[in-house]
Amino acid sequence: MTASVLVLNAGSSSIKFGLFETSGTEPDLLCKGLLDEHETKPRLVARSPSGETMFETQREASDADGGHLFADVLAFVEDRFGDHRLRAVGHRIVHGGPDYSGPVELTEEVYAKLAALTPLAPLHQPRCLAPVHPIRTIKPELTQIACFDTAFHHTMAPPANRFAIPKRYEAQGLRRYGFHGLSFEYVAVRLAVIAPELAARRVVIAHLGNGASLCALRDGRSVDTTMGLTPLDGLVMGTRCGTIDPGVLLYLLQHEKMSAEDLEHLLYHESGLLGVSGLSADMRTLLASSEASAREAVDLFTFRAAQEIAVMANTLGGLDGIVFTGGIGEHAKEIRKGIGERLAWLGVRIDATANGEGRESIGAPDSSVALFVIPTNEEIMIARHCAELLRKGGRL
Ligand SMILES: Nc1ncnc2c1ncn2[C@@H]1O[C@H](COP(=O)(O)OP(=O)(O)O)[C@@H](O)[C@H]1O
Ligand SMILES: CC(=O)OP(=O)(O)O
Ligand SMILES: [Mg+2]
Repeated sequence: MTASVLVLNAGSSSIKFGLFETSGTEPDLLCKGLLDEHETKPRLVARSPSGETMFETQREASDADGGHLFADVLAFVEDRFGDHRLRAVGHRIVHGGPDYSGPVELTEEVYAKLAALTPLAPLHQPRCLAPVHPIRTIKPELTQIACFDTAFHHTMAPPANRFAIPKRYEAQGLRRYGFHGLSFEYVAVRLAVIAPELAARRVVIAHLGNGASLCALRDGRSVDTTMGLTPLDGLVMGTRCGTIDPGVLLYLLQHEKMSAEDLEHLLYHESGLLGVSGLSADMRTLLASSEASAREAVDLFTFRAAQEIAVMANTLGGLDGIVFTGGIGEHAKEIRKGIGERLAWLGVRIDATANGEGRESIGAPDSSVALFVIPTNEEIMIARHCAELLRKGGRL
């Protein structure tokens, strides 16, 4: 009987899952899917690696106590892949705090520590942790593993991970952690395969999705990133503001008499592309719109992304390559073009044909910065981490 690992990737706008065969050296995808709990009727879709629908179910909203869809996934996996023994469930956990620089078994003790980090990632942490207890109830013997978005950035050192506030707060853990680490790690590893010389130099990875951040890589390791203590900092995002003058927050608290909860809601759910455009958080909608406010939102997005890439280049002391990834980075040629044009002063030249066709390498021959598009794969990165941890413990 071969072994498998089920991966759950809970992001701000979706919960993706993947089932991987883990007997070989590299996890092999058996099926993938989506658990859509944002809809009024929660929906589960499972597809084969080539994209054919294998299973689909929709529940009445009144049914959705959070456990049902996970039960459905486990039942589907057992039914269709019963010949692969399920060894573990691997979870993408957005915040690992100061303690976790690599994957760990998700015991009750670990769960409690991670749940306590919820204020530092209120949009994500509860969604990441939601499947743990329902799965434990259905399959108490099944190993569950936490893989962290923050772990890849543990190589980040002062001053890059520091805030300019009194030192006592740093001792309490108030520092820059950074996120999207599973995506950055996957892309860094893939870059080392397709362009090994570049991967050893000064590279910025732009993960542009519903959440968006940059990672400055030197020798394949994170030395700086745009997100900080929380996934609110840095770039303009779907509904998050990114970097903002802290004076704005003081003004809203003191003069608009906003409560902390209202402020949290404003910054996480009502800002970013949605707030600026007043139309949508979805880049596709904005690019297709003829409204001036949609263009303004897109313009601010590319302006801030280019600005922050220059900041990352400063940390690196120069720039040899940029890699685009995430839903927007992989698919929106207009955004790549807009960012490239703003960075022309750094020697960035995008090849219009290669960019239009969404090729892997999109730099023009005269570009002094190599330019790549690499689709991310957080799920396989989680599967690799789980397989490694299980193997170390002699459980695979
Ligand atoms: N073809 C496309 N053109 C432009 N934007 C796209 C395209 N496909 C996806 N996107 C954008 O990608 C974003 C979602 O990114 P994704 O990485 O899938 O999200 P998440 O952060 O939830 O994982 C949305 O803003 C969506 O509009
Ligand atoms: C950390 C983060 O912002 O994740 P996502 O892009 O899934 O929202
Ligand atoms: Mg994501």
